[in-house]
Amino acid sequence: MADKIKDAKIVFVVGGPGSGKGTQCEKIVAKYGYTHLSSGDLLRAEVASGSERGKQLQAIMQKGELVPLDTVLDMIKDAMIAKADVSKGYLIDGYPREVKQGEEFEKKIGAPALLLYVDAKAETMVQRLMKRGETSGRADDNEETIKKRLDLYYKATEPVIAYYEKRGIVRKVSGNTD
Ligand SMILES: Nc1nc2c(ncn2[C@@H]2O[C@H](COP(=O)(O)OP(=O)(O)OP(=O)(O)O)[C@@H](O)[C@H]2O)c(=O)[nH]1
Ligand SMILES: O=c1ccn([C@@H]2O[C@H](COP(=O)(O)OP(=O)(O)O)[C@@H](O)[C@H]2O)c(=O)[nH]1
Ligand SMILES: [Mg+2]
Repeated sequence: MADKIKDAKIVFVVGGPGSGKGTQCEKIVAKYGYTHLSSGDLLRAEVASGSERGKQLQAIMQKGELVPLDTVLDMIKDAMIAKADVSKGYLIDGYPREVKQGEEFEKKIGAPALLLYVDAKAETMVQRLMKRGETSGRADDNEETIKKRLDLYYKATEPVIAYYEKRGIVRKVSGNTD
């Protein structure tokens, strides 16, 4: 089954919480027709299903921590395979969160052609998420968890950008559309 996605074009989309990854991905989908897979959305779908695994995930996400690497990787892989026949390429949004996740993805699935780095100031990210929290219903859009997500982003995820920069495949885009 994994053969189906062996030669797929893969784009990682990385940026801080609320940087605008999802918003930028929607624009790319509208223009290029890639398949958009948000790791966070896949996890939230599992939470919404009410499964036992979903309950465990909910607790981790509510705290702004990272769920186990294999859980996310399996979900992304399944979602990629499900779309293999119709997909021109994949935007993997919000992944990898740490260098190890990227390495595992490459071992199990394949190498990314590009990493899109969605750049925004910390202040902008916090403001947007606080605003989104008024209506999103997301358990992690609150002041305390936003701070933790931001800290973890700078600690664990920024090194991912440096890692792929050495390979020359990073494209930085502004997370501002206005
Ligand atoms: N003013 C403004 N708001 C934006 C822009 N891009 C995104 N937003 C808002 O900022 C919030 C976060 O944007 P998302 O696209 O969900 O960001 P994300 O990086 O996917 O964030 P997570 O869902 O937390 O992963 C949303 O409420 C968007 O509507 C922008 O260019 N300008
Ligand atoms: O590969 C991933 C992607 C997401 N998450 C969890 O899902 C939450 C929400 O992720 P999302 O990408 O939706 O939002 P962001 O943190 O970028 O605002 C994160 O805080 C993590 O707890 C994770 O653990 N691993
Ligand atoms: Mg998102």
